[in-house]
Amino acid sequence: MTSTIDEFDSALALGATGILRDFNQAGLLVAADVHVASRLASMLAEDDEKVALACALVVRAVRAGSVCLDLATAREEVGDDGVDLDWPDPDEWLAAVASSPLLAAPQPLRLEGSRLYFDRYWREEEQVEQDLRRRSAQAAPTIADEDTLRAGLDRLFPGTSYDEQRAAAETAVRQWTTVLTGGPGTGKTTTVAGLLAVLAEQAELAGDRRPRIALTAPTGKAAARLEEAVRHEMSGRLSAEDTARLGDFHARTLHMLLGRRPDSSTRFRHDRDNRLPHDIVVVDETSMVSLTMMARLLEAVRPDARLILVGDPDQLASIEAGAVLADLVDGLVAGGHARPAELRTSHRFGSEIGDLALAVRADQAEEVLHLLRFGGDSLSFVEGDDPRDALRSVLLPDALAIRRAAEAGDADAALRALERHRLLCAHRDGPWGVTYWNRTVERWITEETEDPLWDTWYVGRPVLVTANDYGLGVYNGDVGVTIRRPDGSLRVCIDGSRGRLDLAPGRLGTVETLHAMTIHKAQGSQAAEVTVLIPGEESRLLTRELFYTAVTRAEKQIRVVGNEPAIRLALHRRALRATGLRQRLTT
Ligand SMILES: Nc1ncnc2c1ncn2[C@@H]1O[C@H](COP(=O)(O)OP(=O)(O)OP(=O)(O)O)[C@@H](O)[C@H]1O
Repeated sequence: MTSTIDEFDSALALGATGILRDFNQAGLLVAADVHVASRLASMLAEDDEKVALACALVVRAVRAGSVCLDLATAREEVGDDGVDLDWPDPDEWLAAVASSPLLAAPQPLRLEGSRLYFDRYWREEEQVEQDLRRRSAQAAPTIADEDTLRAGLDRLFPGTSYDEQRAAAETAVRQWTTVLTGGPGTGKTTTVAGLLAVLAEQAELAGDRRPRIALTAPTGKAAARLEEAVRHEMSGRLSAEDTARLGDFHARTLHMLLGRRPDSSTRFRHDRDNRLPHDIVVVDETSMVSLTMMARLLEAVRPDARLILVGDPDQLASIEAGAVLADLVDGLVAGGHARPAELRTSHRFGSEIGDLALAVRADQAEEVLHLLRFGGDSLSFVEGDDPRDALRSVLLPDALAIRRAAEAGDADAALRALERHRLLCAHRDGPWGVTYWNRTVERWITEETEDPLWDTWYVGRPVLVTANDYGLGVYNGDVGVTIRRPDGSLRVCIDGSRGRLDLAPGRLGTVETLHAMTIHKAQGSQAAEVTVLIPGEESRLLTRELFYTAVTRAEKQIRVVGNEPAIRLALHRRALRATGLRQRLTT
């Protein structure tokens, strides 16, 4: 094995020995996994290399978004990439870990059944479980008047087309914690708006003050969309009386709602000792919420406040560790802690995209391929090994339209052109990654305009903000365009979650060029037209959740670029994360 080792490979831990070295050289562990495990083992005088291996594999699991490693199934989960490795016998392995000093005070590792955790995630999972159990153990919320409730539900969700939403709203009225799930266009926002009106009416009947409502989402973009959608529903469907009962509100990111603290990025102003004042907390895009954020939210929400977690559990999970929404959907219901509130029927016009999303979700490969090839004008499939020509005719006109508007200083037109279309990639780097496509589009612009685009900031450069800057008021997920002012200077117009901002390029810290973006970063946002590049079969990111998330970013048109075998593989392969929350809530 050692003869093919590249000693300059930064993933190699050169000091590693024994079983850790074998796993590292086989590519199953990177250097950081080995170093963390070796250091912990030496600090706590653990000399059993099986335990160090388990620890390194937990580091690896957390890197990939899992919360823990199940020792009983680790071998199947991790796979061996065809290399013959000396995997410990599961029973012996578990026994060695269970008696390890790594599990004694100060307990860097925790064992729960056969699941091995770092202490932090174990405690967060335990806290989420306990807080949810406490919420569900309370007496159900009181209904001020059953007849008015029935009349309110019928008024806000009239007729058979609202049956599903009426039932979901009624379920939510009768419990403290609700997970409201549904795919794109299934009426989640409509349900939330109606539910809030029903709850406000009940509060009025009970003689309570108007309920304080928090609307929140993990990103600024998703929060802005939620606010816009709820306002739209209120102005379109709710009576003046219902709207007046709700009062005014603004959606905020979870970080803003909980109140960031200058001294900590994981602790907030609102916590168990300083609860949020709200009576109703609605969280949209809950699939993007990590275990850590869910722990912080649950400790901050008052036990007698309603918590409505809205999302689509078939989407990719949070970038950070955990798969909280999927765990809650199963765990809360199976454990008898909450009744399900699921919406299944899509109400959006142009249901071709909805049909495709359903077929992707159900792993119906023939249907997916049929829809992509013959499904109608909103769907298209670009097959073949080299999509550059096909994509040039899609991407370049938009890039040039953005540039023309930006040259003319017309920020509105430039931002409109930017919102029309998104190119989504699975990977950041590599042949079909974001970096490649950003450069390719820039090269095409140069070919058309003869402008070499040497500067980082050029007229018409579209950007994606990738970190919150509270001072500037720009948030992760905000997008903008570089505009030329009449005096020749460049400004970046950001379509921020809190309105339009006009900033000097140098003031913006972490931004990326946005001719293309990753599917992960596109979560929580949509565009009229979406082109998604499905990576080759060798890509480890290729999963059903990735494909589904990409498809559901499109409002009117989706173009899938890839080949049939990769699509079939994507449909079969799940982005499974090891977590224990579902089991904890169930048992
Ligand atoms: N029962 C219904 N009958 C007819 N139209 C409906 C119904 N419910 C919702 N709609 C309409 O369907 C569209 C999608 O609804 P809504 O925005 O509530 O869905 P959503 O699940 O929140 O969507 P998203 O995918 O954006 O999260 C809206 O135009 C809404 O007005």
